[in-house]
Amino acid sequence: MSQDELQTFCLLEVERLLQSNGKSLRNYAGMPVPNNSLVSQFSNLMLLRELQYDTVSLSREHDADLLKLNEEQRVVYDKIIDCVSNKKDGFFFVYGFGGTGKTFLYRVLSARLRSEKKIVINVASSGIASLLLPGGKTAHSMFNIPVDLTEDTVCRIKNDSPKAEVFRLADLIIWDEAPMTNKLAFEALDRTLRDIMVSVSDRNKDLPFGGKVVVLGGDFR
Ligand SMILES: Nc1ncnc2c1ncn2[C@@H]1O[C@H](COP(=O)(O)OP(=O)(O)OP(=O)(O)O)[C@@H](O)[C@H]1O
Repeated sequence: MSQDELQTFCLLEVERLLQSNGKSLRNYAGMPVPNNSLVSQFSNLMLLRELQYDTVSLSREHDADLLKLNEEQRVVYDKIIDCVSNKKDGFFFVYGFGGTGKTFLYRVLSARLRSEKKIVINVASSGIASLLLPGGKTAHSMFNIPVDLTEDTVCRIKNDSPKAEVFRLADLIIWDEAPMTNKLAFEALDRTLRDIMVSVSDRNKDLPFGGKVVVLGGDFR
């Protein structure tokens, strides 16, 4: 977190305490007030968490693990990083038997992007696999996917919600164990992200997953 962000965060905490007692920082001459352009970020706790990673240790972890990637992992890594860094949309299937190094690759990708203050959404179809992903959650919980799915289902995420804001800003979505999930769940997420991303650019409504870079991983055989 930068000094500016840290100051805004502290001032917001003080402002919250004061407001609960009917006062505000503005009542005290000479007191700084939170930087308005940063306030909306801090009212979104999910976003705050995504931006709070220790960039220095992640960068160190990334640099060490990058050297360990085998040839195949490196090809996939380069393609995905190229898409994210150059703001291109991209949709990838990363497949391989269990133990072939998919999770290792996701960790290196996440460390690289988070060390650059980019947002990576890591999910897996099962709770157990989600625990292996850094900052991972189950797909159903992260994307609010309804249990009963039809051809028209959308995820229960309002366009103006904090979660939608995080997805709007997300640079990469990794979904592990994808073959375990009903295809209707991916279609629901696809519709939802197109809807959320249309406020960024109208062309996103015609792009898979609203133009997000998405990686679906697992053993597809
Ligand atoms: N390039 C690498 N260098 C060093 N260790 C690696 C590398 N790739 C994978 N590993 C190690 O190999 C083991 C298996 O890799 P990993 O868990 O990433 O496979 P996986 O394809 O995700 O398996 P599963 O689908 O069963 O979750 C792990 O201990 C991981 O740390």
